[in-house]
Amino acid sequence: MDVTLTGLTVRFDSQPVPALESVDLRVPAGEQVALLGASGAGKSTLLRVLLGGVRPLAGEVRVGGRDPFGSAAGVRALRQRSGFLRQRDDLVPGVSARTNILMGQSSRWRLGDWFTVARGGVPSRHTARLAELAHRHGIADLLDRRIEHLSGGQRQRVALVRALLGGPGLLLADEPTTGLDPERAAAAVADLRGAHGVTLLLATHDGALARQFPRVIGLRAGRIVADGPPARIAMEQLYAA
Ligand SMILES: Nc1ncnc2c1ncn2[C@@H]1O[C@H](COP(=O)(O)OP(=O)(O)OP(=O)(O)O)[C@@H](O)[C@H]1O
Repeated sequence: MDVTLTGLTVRFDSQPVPALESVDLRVPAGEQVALLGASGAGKSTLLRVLLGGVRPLAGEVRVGGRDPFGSAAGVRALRQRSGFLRQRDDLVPGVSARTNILMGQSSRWRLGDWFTVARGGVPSRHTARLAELAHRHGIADLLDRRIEHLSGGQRQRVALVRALLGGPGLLLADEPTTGLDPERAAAAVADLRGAHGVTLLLATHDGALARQFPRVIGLRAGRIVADGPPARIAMEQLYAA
């Protein structure tokens, strides 16, 4: 899904200055982009707008040609076609990695699917894709493990497979490598970038991670101050707090 923002301005009630101001951005379908900026630059706010979670003060938002604020049904449809990875994953303890992954699709289930999952099974509509994604992202051997018995990097991969299971057109990742060491963080980004064909927007304050992307968008104090391949961008000015 492509993303177009025109004159996007967001201002939270309690804040004297806008979190985002006059942001114009176009990301074609399938492109992979890093949003780079220091803490408070507006990265999370931008991602939340794309899912209809924060209403803009002004401007136009289109995701896959749709206005995320158009109608409640429109927002639901958009969220079903989008995957979101948060700073800290929200995987559920006490159940297996497999159940965690499947639960991401529960809004689409019929009663029979719930029974299948409750018995530890996989609804037939998810069998092939779950097996393929688990294999591609190296968690095929971990699916039976309880989530609290996995390492940070393994959890991150489980969260990624959960986000990809429904075949999203858009993947939003908000500092998904928080808490991982640099090597694991690089591997996690490589994993994310392996989701070909999905539009990917990853928010980070880490210049080294942003460098792994073909396009970097620099945010400072709610404005886009750079946009292009990493070699052409003065990265250190963007993530220095
Ligand atoms: N719910 C909210 N209510 C009020 N102000 C908010 C809210 N969410 C974000 N802000 C403010 O909006 C600005 C942008 O915040 P945002 O979380 O988008 O930044 P960020 O670049 O994602 O930062 P970080 O890297 O720390 O997550 C900040 O000044 C922040 O304090």
